[in-house]
Amino acid sequence: MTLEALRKEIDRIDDQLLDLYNERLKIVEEVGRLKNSTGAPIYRPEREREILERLKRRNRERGGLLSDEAIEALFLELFAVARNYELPERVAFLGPEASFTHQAAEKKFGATSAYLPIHTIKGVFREVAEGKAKFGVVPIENSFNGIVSDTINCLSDYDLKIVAEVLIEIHHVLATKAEDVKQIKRIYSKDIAFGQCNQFLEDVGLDLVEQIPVESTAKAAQMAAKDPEAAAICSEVAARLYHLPILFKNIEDEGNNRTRFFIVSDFENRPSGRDKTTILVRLPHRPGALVDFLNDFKEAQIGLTKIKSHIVGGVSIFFIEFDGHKEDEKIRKIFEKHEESIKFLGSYVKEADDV
Ligand SMILES: O=C(O)C(=O)C[C@]1(C(=O)O)C=C[C@@H](O)C=C1
Repeated sequence: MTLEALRKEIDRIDDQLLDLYNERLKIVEEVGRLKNSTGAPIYRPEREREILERLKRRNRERGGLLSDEAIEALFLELFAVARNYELPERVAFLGPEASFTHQAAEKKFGATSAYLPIHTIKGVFREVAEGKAKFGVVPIENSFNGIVSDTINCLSDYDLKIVAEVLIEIHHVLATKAEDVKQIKRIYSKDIAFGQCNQFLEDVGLDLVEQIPVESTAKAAQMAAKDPEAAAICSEVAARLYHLPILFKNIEDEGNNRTRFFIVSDFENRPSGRDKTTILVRLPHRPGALVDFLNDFKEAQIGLTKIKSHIVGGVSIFFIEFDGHKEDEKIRKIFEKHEESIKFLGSYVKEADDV
């Protein structure tokens, strides 16, 4: 046989192997579903060993060419692929546990998904980019504090897509093990949360009590749970997590404190019929560049829902959102025309107009 003919033979067998690997993975998927519904462990080394020994025996009986080591190497790799496949899709979020981002993640993925608290926004992006988590949940803007720069920087740097948005109403509670407000000697919270509850603290006579800022409201609940003379200003979930009784709910001075979150992943959504699209735009430095760009949206009758300027690495860019999906004819045309300037960040089901 010629080399070409031999290679054709190899290609034919590789095709069969590929189909068989996929067929195997289909069964593994079923096993994974079964295990995830009962909480059984994914990794079963004894079962892997049993398979290897059986295959080596069979290989020997049939006078196969593969060595024992080769069988081990090939099949151990296959088991690793299977285990990764069986793992439920992990969700990385800006932690710690019981943070408002955790709440947003649970709103989207339910209470039993595999969650991974990560301490920085960049860390969340990295987990998803490296395939350690399928989804990442990060805040993008808050009605009092505005846009979250770290999230925009990461959207600019990483090649992930926004696949959904979530809106959460931010409510604070005062939680404590103290029986009476008068017993409270110190309050733990995040610095901005103290500021959001000034009026309440004055009303209940806690305005002169020592305020101890910590890195998150979840941490505040954890600290207060260890000290019967302390209270925490935190979320309801954080109080529950640390078994801290809630004394007052909704203690923020102004209502309507909302935070919007993005869910990022490694794929793009298909159109749903009620989509919103987010892009970053870097325009040339010439008079009227922004006006000309926006005019194309006006002419195509595309409703802009947000435009914010932002500095990334010393360069001014625009964060822009509008109604519709990337695949809509009129949006495709604009993307073609401004290909050089636009970084597409995602088209996803519209949940909210604004925070
Ligand atoms: O049999 C199982 O329990 C599986 O999950 C399947 C499988 C395999 O690929 O054969 C994968 C992972 C386990 O460690 C053992 C075996």
